[in-house]
This record gives sequence, structure tokens and C-alpha cells, in this order.
Amino acid sequence: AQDSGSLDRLAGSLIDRLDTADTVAAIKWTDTLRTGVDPVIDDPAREAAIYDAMAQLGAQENLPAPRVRQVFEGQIEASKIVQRGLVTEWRAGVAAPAPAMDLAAVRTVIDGLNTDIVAELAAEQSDLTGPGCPARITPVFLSAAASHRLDALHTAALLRAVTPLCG
Ligand SMILES: C=C(O[C@@H]1C=C(C(=O)O)C=C[C@H]1O)C(=O)O
Repeated sequence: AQDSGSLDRLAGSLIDRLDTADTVAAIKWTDTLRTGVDPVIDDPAREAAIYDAMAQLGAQENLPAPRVRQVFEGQIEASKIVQRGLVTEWRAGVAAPAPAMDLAAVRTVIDGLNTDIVAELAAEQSDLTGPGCPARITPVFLSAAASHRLDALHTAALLRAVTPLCG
């Protein structure tokens, strides 16, 4: 697809997924306030389950497993950039928001967005290949970041999420 409307949809899904990091961080921080145990940002078992499920889903769309893996590494690392950044602010005394849902519920939201991202990757294959890809997609994502009023932390994380899209 050549219209940037569909790249906008992919940008929206990446930003929606990044938004979930705020909720996940607030859940983990609330646990920390209750238990005194440092928040654990990394959950390797959950990450492995995502990589497996998305590789299988991608295969149905003819997306190579290494490509799907790289894209989701980008999404997961981006989430962790936001979570670590927010926890650092909260540790420094900034008030954390009360989480709007529990971890199981937000993970269900993330699962849905993961599925959307695979479908959009498959649909946008032609826009996401070739040497012109970074120059073509970066402005779309930066303008989506601006229109969603992402702060510096979320914009930096979004760029991490965008980096592996060109493949
Ligand atoms: C979002 C979470 O935090 C981290 C990021 C993940 C992700 O982006 O999917 C998965 C597991 C954790 O390493 C979570 O724990 O669910």
C-alpha cells in the first residue's frame, strides 16, 4: 500500500502498545509500594510466549520468523524503556497514577495489539522493504508521536520500536 493512511494505522498500533507500558509500570510500582520489593520490569517467560505466538501468527502471513522476532524485540524493549523511565521518576518522588486495570487485563490488551501489529506488518510489506523505507516511515511515526503528544520518554521509546520495522 502506498497511502500513508495504512502506515498511520501501524503507527497507531505501536503507540497504543507503548501506552500500555504506563499501565504495566503503574501496576508493578503499586506492588512495590505494598511489598517493598523492587519492581521487576523484565518477564522473560512472558516475552518468550509472545515471540512464539507471534512467530506462528506471522508464518500464516508469510512473514519470516526472524523478522517477526526483531519487530517484537523492538516493541518489548520500547515498553521496558518507558517502564524503567517512569519507575525512575516515581522513585524520585513523582506521584504514580493508580493503575486502571490489573496485569492480566493489560496483557490481554497487549495480546490484541500484538495481533494487530502482525496483520499490519503483513499488509505494509511493500512500504516496509527497500532502501527508501527509513526515510519513508520515520516522518509518519514522528508526526504520529507529535499528534499523540508523546513526551520525550515515549518518543525515544517509539523510535526504538520503529527501528526494526524496515526489513
Ligand atoms: C509489558 C510487560 O513488561 C515487559 C514487557 C513486555 C512486553 O512489552 O510485552 C513483556 C514482558 C516484560 O518483559 C509485562 O510484564 O507484561
